[in-house]
Amino acid sequence: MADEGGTHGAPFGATVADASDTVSDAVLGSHWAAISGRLKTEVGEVEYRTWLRQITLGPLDEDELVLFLPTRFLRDWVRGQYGDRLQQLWQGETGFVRRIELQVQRNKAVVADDGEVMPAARIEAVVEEPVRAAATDKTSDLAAPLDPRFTFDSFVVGKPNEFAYACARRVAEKPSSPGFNPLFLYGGVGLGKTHLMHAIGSELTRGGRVSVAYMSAEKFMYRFIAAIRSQSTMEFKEQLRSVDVLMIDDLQFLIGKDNTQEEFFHTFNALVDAGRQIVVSADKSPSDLSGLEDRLRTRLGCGMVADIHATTFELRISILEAKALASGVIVPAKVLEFLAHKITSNVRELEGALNRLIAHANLFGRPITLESTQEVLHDILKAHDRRVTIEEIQRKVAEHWNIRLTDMSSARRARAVARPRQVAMYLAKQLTSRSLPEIGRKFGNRDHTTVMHACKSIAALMERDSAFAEDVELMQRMLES
Ligand SMILES: Nc1ncnc2c1ncn2[C@@H]1O[C@H](COP(=O)(O)OP(=O)(O)OP(=O)(O)O)[C@@H](O)[C@H]1O
Repeated sequence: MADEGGTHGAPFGATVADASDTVSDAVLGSHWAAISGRLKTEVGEVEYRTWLRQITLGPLDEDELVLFLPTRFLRDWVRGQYGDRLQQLWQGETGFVRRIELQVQRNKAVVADDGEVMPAARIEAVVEEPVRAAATDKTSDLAAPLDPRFTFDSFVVGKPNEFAYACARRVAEKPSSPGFNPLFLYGGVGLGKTHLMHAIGSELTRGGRVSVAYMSAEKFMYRFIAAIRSQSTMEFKEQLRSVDVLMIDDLQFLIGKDNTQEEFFHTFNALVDAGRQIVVSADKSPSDLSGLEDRLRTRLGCGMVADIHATTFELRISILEAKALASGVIVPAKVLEFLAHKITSNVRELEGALNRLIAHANLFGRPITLESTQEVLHDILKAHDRRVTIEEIQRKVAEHWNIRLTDMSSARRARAVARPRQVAMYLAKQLTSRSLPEIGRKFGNRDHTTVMHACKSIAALMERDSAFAEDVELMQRMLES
């Protein structure tokens, strides 16, 4: 609360109704000062500052006291977490308050988390303002520019990313739809998270309909620190809270940065409560971002969480085809297949390799062949070549799923054995350039159709079962590193 000492009566615009004539504002204010002091001791400084400090006193109607909070979200949270305790404390402290009623009152002044008082008009603007027409210039010095190459059209869709793509499209078409706010995109390095965020931004800003602020979590932190230094935190907050869509990339950067996390959390709440859209990306799901504060992780997981899985061979081929076509240079299908087999780590590397090939072809005016590819990409291919052998895959998979290494080649068909064996076949196909018959031979002389069946079954299972998919992808990343 603003006035915890109680010397000025009820804090910030508190009004006490006349229903209880005998109890003055000053009396209520001093009771509240005592109660809020107790609460702070009980729940701790951080919790108190986050949730309870923004409570203001409302009217007392007979034995029911109204407490105001500035947003619906805060009201619901405080009611759920602290409602009973608040009532007990008021009952014990005063003897005349029997019940507590928590209500939203948005036009009160409250204290911002840096101690500044936010005037009623500002709160109104932050919390109530409907989605406005474009004000992109308003955010231009705050946000990073959007890359015009990263559009929905240039994003190649396949099984591993179709869900994330569909969610991104949905947000771009209808920001702040129930169930899609926040949109949380996560996945490994270089798989297209930034691309999708920029695509959402470009789509929404087209036609100047909506103001969008995109920035990395790192930039968010530096901006915040700079604002503290130059004593312009209110301006920073206002700028952020006036956008229609806020997108923060690589949120994992905020792990361990407690103050910035807290600031982000408040911004997040203010925007979502005001019906604005938040889009966040990270390398892990909210529940796995263990260094983030629980309350932030909880809120991040409240909307739509969409993962981008590691690429499959098919997706890599489609991406290469699309990028080769866009370059106008003819790249033979054999070369594309070769690259898709060899460079499995992420799209960024795949794209880099193709760009190098194309630049080389343009420079020397020679057609691209398999031989020239091996020559031009000599260093990249070497780095990828020595990576994984089928034996290594078998060993790691057997260890992980707790089966004997010999079962990779045995005839046992129990699911506990057959499933990991199929995973190993699938990974052998994904991570090595061995043919299906070659892989079959390494798995107890099995036929190539068995390997093909294993690859299909695992891909299908990964689609149905995201926990299983994550397990397999983790294994893939471990083998690749
Ligand atoms: N499905 C796709 N279709 C076309 N291009 C893609 C696709 N996925 C990724 N890319 C391209 O790969 C490159 C890396 O993608 P991006 O920067 O979006 O990855 P990221 O997931 O944000 O990675 P990081 O975790 O490093 O931030 C970009 O040039 C992007 O355009």
